[in-house]
Amino acid sequence: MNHDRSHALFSRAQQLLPGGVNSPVRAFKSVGGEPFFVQRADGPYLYDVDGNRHIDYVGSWGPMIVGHNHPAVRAAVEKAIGDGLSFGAPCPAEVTMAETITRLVPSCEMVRMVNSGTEATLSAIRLARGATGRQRIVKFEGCYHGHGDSFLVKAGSGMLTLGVPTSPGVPAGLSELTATLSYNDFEGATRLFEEIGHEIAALIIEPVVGNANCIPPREGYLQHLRELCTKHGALLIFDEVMTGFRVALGGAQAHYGITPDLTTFGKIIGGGMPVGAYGGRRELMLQIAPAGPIYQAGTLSGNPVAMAAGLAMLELVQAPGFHERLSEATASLCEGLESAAREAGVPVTTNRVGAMFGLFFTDQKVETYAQATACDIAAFNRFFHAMLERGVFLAPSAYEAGFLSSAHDAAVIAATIEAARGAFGAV
Ligand SMILES: Cc1ncc(COP(=O)(O)O)c(CN[C@@H](CN)CCC(=O)O)c1O
Repeated sequence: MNHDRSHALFSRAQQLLPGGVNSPVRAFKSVGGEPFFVQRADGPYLYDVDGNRHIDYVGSWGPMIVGHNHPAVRAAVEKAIGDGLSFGAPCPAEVTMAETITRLVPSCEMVRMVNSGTEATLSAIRLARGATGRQRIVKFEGCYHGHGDSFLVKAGSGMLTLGVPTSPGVPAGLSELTATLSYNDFEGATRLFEEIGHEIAALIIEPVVGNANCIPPREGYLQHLRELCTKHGALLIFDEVMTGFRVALGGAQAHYGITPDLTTFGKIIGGGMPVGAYGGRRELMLQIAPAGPIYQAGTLSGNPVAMAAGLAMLELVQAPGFHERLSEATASLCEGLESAAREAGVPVTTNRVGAMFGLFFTDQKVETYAQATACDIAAFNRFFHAMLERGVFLAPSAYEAGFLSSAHDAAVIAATIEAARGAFGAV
């Protein structure tokens, strides 16, 4: 594949943008090499500036669940643009979006629109702290909730797993308020709540981990966390920025039958435009300004063009059988990849929930972050480039999930598996 134009663009970009990108994972740092620059996207494909076509399993990191450039989404955006780009005043589409989210996710009696998943999660924990009068939050190793200071934390030493910053610029005093647990560890969660449960404002979790590759919850784990939060008066926050409207129409909470106190959203509800949201029980959400004292705001929150894109996509995902078909296609892809790996004698396992999946270079079923980090990352990186050369774009990191769309039809999946047969041979 020729990448001359991408290379030239990346050279220019690196002079003006830190790392040459506007979000770190796009820079290919963990897989090596240079990113390609996209000219346009359509259906399951990205077309780069050198004319190469890529079958896309990143899907803009989750939003593009109906494929790129879907005619219905494009038409809705084109119509909205005709009425203006931003009003700085309420518009009907914001009400329709709130009605749609609260109808599809009944645990959300009220919602607030924001502009990214990060804004949604940092607003949700501010609400939890304000509503409970408590300061500590609990997160999980390997879960990512955006770049808010309270989340850029890892377990420190010491019994209470109190946090230390993972990034310069994050105050140690704030990090200490974030405790970190191991995902799928029942006893660890019980122990922490027995020790400091009365101080915990909220526990925030990706109900299906999508930021340490794809790791589903063990049977009963989410229910265990629900019971611990209820018992100790902490709020349970499901970060469904990635899983929302993807693993099921009602998100992971519908798929697993768990009712969180607050939920955060992003990605799909924007239809590819910058949108996030958080929502939950009425008595909690009524504490958000201007209804209540907990402040949160945003110039472009509820932007009419973004609402139009999101509403068009949410309409499409409500088609009868949409998620069932996507889950079947994801199963077909994962089974094909495992079969191709076996033929090549490469130890590989996959995880999947709905239309998100993960590929692990190991012979073990991966259920924990520690198991994910013990996989053969170098083998993944070689596989990533071998697939890229064969026209398949996987997430450029062994610690990211993959995403299918309704545009990935049987022929596209068959082509992916065929490419994998060759790529596993190159691992
Ligand atoms: C579960 C979850 N919660 C919050 C976020 C943050 O959303 P944004 O601020 O990037 O819109 C994300 C963002 N996901 C990453 C992909 N691992 C976005 C890709 C990127 O950072 O460029 C998320 O997955």
